[in-house]
Amino acid sequence: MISRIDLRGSTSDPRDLLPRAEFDVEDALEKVRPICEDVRHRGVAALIEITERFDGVRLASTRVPQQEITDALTTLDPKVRAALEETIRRVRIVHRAQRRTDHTTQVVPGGTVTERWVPMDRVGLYVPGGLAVYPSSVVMNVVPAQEAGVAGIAVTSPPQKDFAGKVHPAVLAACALLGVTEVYAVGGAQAVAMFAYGTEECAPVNLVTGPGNIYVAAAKRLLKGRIGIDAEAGPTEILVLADDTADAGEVAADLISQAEHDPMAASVLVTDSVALAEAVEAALVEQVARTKHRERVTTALGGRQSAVVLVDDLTQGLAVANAYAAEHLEIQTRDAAAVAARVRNAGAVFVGRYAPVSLGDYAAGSNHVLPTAGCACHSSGLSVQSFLRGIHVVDYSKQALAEVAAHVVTLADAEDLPGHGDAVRARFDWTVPNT
Ligand SMILES: NC(=O)c1ccc[n+]([C@@H]2O[C@H](COP(=O)([O-])OP(=O)(O)OC[C@H]3O[C@@H](n4cnc5c(N)ncnc54)[C@H](O)[C@@H]3O)[C@@H](O)[C@H]2O)c1
Ligand SMILES: N[C@H](CO)Cc1c[nH]c[nH+]1
Ligand SMILES: [Zn+2]
Repeated sequence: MISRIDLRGSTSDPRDLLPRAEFDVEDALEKVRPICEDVRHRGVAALIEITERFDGVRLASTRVPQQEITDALTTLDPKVRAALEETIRRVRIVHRAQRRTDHTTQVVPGGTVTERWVPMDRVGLYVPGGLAVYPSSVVMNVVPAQEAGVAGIAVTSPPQKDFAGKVHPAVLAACALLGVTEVYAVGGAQAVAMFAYGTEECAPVNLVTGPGNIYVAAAKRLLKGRIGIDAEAGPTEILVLADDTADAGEVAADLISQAEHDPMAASVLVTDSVALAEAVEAALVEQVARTKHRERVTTALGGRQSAVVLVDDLTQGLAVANAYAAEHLEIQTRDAAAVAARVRNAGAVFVGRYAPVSLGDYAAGSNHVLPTAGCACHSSGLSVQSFLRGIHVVDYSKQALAEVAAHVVTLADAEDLPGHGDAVRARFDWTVPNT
């Protein structure tokens, strides 16, 4: 069911030995390029055709009518509504604390640099909806954008064949709860292209955020530059670092919880305990047999991207976890908080047995839109910061400029850019000497 990799005694770079998917974002780029080009040139007509091909739905319009959004909230199961409201409350608390304040530094008397934090004007938020439905991802995208102060928020999600070709009502209801009124029924790479290039029905955006499958992640990589993106939040990953104190049944359940997202999801256990490895393997067999999404869980666990990895000790285990840079890293060891403090690379870290990834997926208050495929070594999860730009505002008096003018001229000359120096000298009747 799940393969084993034995790294005990290995001195090689763990990056060369760790499990990763056979088909990655780089491979998917060639598949999504023609889709994005088609949307760029033919707009809504292309979206309608591509949606019919990949989602089996013939759209009349890509924009979801306001009435449909309002109706979705009216018919939402009250228990789901209460759970969503609690998630929104917790996620808002955490993200409100991430707000930035402008800061002015006086460099010299009369010379200041202010860092102003300015929200994006208009953003496009992707909410996945191929194999599962993700009202929780509406919350994880929208709340940080709102807390950042973004004025123009558009959401898109794939139309559902089983729901009369409409966006899933729970996704629409989550939009309604958050006051989002601009929603599109488009998924996949074509949705990212719609946001990037704009169409007759959707104005282009400055930034696209949100999780999605490999095609969504590839389109974000392809169109980055034209639009800003958050991290590449592709097929889900979990790495559990565990010792002999971990509960095998709980570890197996956590590995399955993320494998059920996608046949391409990755579930990895890293442990220094052979007994735990064997117990988790046995628990997986038993639990997979009764899990609802058995087929895709089995594919995910059996794929090249998933494995049980044996290490000599926790120090090697941490080296492996840091090299892998998992989207989700669970620490199920003695003194888990101390081990967690040594983690350098992960999208989010979950400490001890009472912080399973599922908690973070829905209701910890943390964000579940996180970097995958090793991107956690250079990127962060979605946050208020993702929706802001820091702008330096430089304000110097004549005296303050005069004090540093000679240095500016010297450096300009050293770079053989004397026009730069002249721009300063001109302000002082050319009295500042060249160097
Ligand atoms: N990293 C994160 O933060 C995070 C969070 C939540 C979910 N996820 C991931 O999001 C993904 C959701 O995937 P999903 O498939 O359920 O929904 P999705 O919305 O990401 O993708 C569905 C869309 O993919 C397109 N598509 C399907 N097959 C295609 C093909 N062969 N070529 C081109 N396009 C195709 C379709 O147009 C469809 O609308 C999962 O991989 C899950 O693990 C990641
Ligand atoms: N585990 C996903 C992040 O990779 C988020 C999610 C949403 N719903 C359930 N899980
Ligand atoms: Zn999940």
